[in-house]
Amino acid sequence: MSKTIKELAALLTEVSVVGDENTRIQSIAHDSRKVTQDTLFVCISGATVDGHKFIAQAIENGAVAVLVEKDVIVPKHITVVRVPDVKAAMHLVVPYFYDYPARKMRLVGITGTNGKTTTSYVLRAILREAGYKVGLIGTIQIMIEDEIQPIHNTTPDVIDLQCILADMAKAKMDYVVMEVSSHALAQDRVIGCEFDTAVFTNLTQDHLDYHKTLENYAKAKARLFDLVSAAGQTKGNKSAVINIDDAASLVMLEHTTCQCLTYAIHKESDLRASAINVLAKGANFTISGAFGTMDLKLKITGIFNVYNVLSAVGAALAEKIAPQIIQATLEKFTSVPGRFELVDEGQDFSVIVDYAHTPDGLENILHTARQIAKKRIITVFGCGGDRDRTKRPIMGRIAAKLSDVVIATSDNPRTEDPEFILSQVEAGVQEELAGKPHEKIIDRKTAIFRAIEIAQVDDIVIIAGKGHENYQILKDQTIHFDDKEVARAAIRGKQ
Ligand SMILES: CC(=O)N[C@H]1[C@@H](OP(=O)(O)OP(=O)(O)OC[C@H]2O[C@@H](n3ccc(=O)[nH]c3=O)[C@H](O)[C@@H]2O)O[C@H](CO)[C@@H](O)[C@@H]1O[C@H](C)C(=O)N[C@@H](C)C(=O)N[C@H](CCC(=O)O)C(=O)O
Ligand SMILES: Nc1ncnc2c1ncn2[C@@H]1O[C@H](COP(=O)(O)OP(=O)(O)OP(=O)(O)O)[C@@H](O)[C@H]1O
Ligand SMILES: N[C@H](CCC[C@H](N)C(=O)O)C(=O)O
Ligand SMILES: [Mg+2]
Repeated sequence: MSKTIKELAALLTEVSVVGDENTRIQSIAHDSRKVTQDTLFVCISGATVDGHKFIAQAIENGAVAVLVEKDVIVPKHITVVRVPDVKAAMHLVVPYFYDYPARKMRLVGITGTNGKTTTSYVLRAILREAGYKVGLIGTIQIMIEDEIQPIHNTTPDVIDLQCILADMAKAKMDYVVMEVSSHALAQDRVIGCEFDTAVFTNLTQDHLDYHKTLENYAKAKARLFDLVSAAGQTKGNKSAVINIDDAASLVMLEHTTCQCLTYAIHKESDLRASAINVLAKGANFTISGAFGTMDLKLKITGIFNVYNVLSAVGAALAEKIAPQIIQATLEKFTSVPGRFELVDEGQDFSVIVDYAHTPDGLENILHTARQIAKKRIITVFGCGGDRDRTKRPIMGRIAAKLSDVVIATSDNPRTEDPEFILSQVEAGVQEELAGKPHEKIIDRKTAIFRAIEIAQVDDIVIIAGKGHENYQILKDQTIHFDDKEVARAAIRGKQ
């Protein structure tokens, strides 16, 4: 990939170029730390810092041109592209630079508070079973078929996203399945993406620190449905797949003008699950729709996973995958890393690691645990720092109400004081505890060891909040931390 500044500037209306227009750039970056030789450095005035301040570092790392919206002083050999709005310019320039990779593959976007990662893994499995080459972008990692790359946000920023899509197009992916977070939609990270199928899982409380109200949060998610419905796109057959059991589906439907496939358990819908039987290690149910019916014996459990499977089936049907292929895949599908994942060292109690980090997520897994529990539920959980504080007491109440023993601990405290986060969680725990055993242990490893120490035959230990994460973000450092690893060590130590 390589373009001249002249080619890029031609895309912009209000632009002035000072310096050599024929300067050729090999990459684009908005983070000075990621700049390499012959890069165009894009200066973004961010919420925390101003990218224009990092021009010197960018030049030191190899930048040959800068895209700016302010006066800057640079050495003579650097080309300065000045525009009124850098973000708007970046949105035009970046997809062009990467040759609009999203037009070369079918793109499925999944949005919703919970269930995006799970749905994306199930859909990836179905599409692969159908013989397609599939790329995946989401919370856990990026995958180009089986090749894994790390990821920093659930949905990468515009530059990283277009770059990875270009790699996927080059590797001849037929499909890209991606999680589309509300932050990404609000920040236009998915500009340049032409979605073919868009999925809505659900909307419950999270991220109020960022969106302020649930209404704004819903509106951000609804942008995905504007995007999939947008006219004048290069590929045909656009669909929206929407969970109409969720009240916010009304907002998504308002923004949908393309073909729409609804799914639900409780309401009349295009795809409906019935005869649901939740078991300890799976779930049996029937899906009915225009295609006929599908009797399923799943290896993943919980009503929430019935919803996730419905959304993946909806997307697969929208993409015209045969029902027989869908059914064959679903019956083989075993798990998503860190989602209701059993840690089995042969102990006589169950240990489940799960990524529940929202009130609804926690409630769902604890209800599921209750449906299959023979004895007590011991819950270890916490809440992340620098994230929606209002969810902390709510999660505390849910944990106390639905567990027999609660051990409140730290999640990723980030820049916040772990004691303070825990005190906000505790406020909720105390309201619902009703005399049940409860401990507050700041250190997550000690908390997990404690839960496993007190577990008795047939109890279920739920370790919630961090799922697949293999790190813990503390004030001054990020350390290696893996709930499953710690749980395994605790179980072995007890045996
Ligand atoms: C609140 C939020 O979403 N912030 C995002 C936003 O940051 P920002 O506008 O504040 O940028 P900034 O930090 O002020 O930096 C301004 C500019 O200076 C540049 N810079 C900065 C430092 C430096 O040394 N050199 C340099 O060039 C930065 O690259 C940037 O271009 O733009 C940045 C670049 O795109 C993002 O990395 C950053 O995500 C931060 C890291 C984040 O934690 N976001 C979370 C909340 C998030 O996005 N989460 C969702 C998932 C949510 C879910 O589904 O549950 C996600 O998609 O991951
Ligand atoms: N459909 C669902 N409804 C409610 N809760 C769910 C659902 N699916 C999963 N969960 C719960 O939410 C957790 C996160 O699930 P998943 O990773 O699939 O969601 P996500 O939307 O990708 O989350 P993130 O916003 O972090 O990317 C799970 O571990 C489980 O506890
Ligand atoms: N995508 C979510 C992940 C939260 C995971 C939890 N472990 C935490 O750190 O709060 C977020 O960024 O809010
Ligand atoms: Mg996710």
